[in-house]
Amino acid sequence: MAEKKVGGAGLRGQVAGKTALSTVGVSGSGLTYRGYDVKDLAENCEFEEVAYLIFYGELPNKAQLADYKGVLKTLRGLPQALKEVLERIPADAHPMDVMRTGCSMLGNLEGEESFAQQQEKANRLLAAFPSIICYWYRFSHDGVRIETETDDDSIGGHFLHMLRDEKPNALHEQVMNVSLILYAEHEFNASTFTARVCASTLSDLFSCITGAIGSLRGPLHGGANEAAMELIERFSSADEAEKELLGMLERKEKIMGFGHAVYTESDPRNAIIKQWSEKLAADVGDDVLYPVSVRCEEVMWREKKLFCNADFFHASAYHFMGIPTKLFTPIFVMSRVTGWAAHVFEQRADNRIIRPSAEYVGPELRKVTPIAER
Ligand SMILES: CC(=O)SCCNC(=O)CCNC(=O)[C@H](O)C(C)(C)COP(=O)(O)OP(=O)(O)OC[C@H]1O[C@@H](n2cnc3c(N)ncnc32)[C@H](O)[C@@H]1OP(=O)(O)O
Ligand SMILES: O=C([O-])CC(=O)C(=O)O
Repeated sequence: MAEKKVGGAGLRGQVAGKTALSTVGVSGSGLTYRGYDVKDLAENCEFEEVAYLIFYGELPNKAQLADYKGVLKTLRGLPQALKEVLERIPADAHPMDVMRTGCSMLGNLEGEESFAQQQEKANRLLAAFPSIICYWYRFSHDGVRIETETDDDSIGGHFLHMLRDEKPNALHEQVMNVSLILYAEHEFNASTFTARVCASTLSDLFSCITGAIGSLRGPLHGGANEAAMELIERFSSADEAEKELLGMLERKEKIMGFGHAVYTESDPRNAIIKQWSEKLAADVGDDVLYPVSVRCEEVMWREKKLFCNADFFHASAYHFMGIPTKLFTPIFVMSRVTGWAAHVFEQRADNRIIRPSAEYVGPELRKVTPIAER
């Protein structure tokens, strides 16, 4: 890829605050959460351990992890008023709008009355998001009111269980676990920055997270995993993918799931999720979608030196697990709520309202013409 333009549009490369949560692209490609390489975490931890690390600063020991998972399990139920709201959202609504409304409604019912409650409220959202999306999805698509208080050990397992009415197999639960780890935190990305700007006004956690969901929804950010799926499922072979992709590049179309605002050589999350996508492809006997994805990766690098970001191979991985495409970005929310909330806490701990300046490019000073004369 060409050198990143620093400054100017999109505030690229500008330092907009401090964080002890993560580093992105420090060596050109790395990602660390509180000093741990994301690869190390994805190989050796459960998502709940990583959530604990992000919130509390250190990895938990066995007893701390068991306690934390126990707490989260007790927070999976949804209040009746929230269920009623979810039941009124139509089946053709965008699931990210459901997440946004679900978060906002929970804020009305169980709002953050003081910052002393911030961790408790973050845990509540972490535990409730899978319930919110699955309750709405299953009611609006299958006409059933699901039980959200399951005894599943993990957040990923809880989500898959509610979605399909059966306990997931070990491979699927493990992939969910890895995926949630990869998406958990990413420094000052657009949605996290949204959350921090909101926090800087001393607003409540539910408002910060609701705003962040809105930012994540766009196809240039979290929405890219769905957009990538829509792209790859159009092709029936790797050769067809190559031909079509070359046409898209010639027409200067954006290819979702490629490129990054910070990384210049590769997104370290890609190699990890790609490996799992390959395993899942073998598991389901796929010989189209995975080879199509690999060819897209090769063509984009060869033609444009653009690499897959975290979203691209998530598309095929989720698809192989039978997850509906429209639920891809809500899974990102189920994970990133950890990073968002931790950034809100950081902002609050050392706050000054975020209020940059604009370069004025409008008309010179002028006089109002009375309305009758205009
Ligand atoms: C988890 C995440 O949120 S990861 C990001 C998910 N988003 C996507 O996958 C959407 C597709 N990708 C993009 O739109 C961009 O790469 C972004 C938004 C991620 C980063 O944007 P920027 O930092 O502005 O991109 P960057 O400065 O690297 O762009 C350089 C050039 O490559 C082009 N380019 C960048 N990404 C792509 C792409 N995916 N497809 C085609 N061209 C691209 C840009 O248009 C730009 O061309 P130009 O100089 O002729 O205008
Ligand atoms: O950092 C970014 O700009 C986008 C991203 O990859 C993320 O939020 O995970």
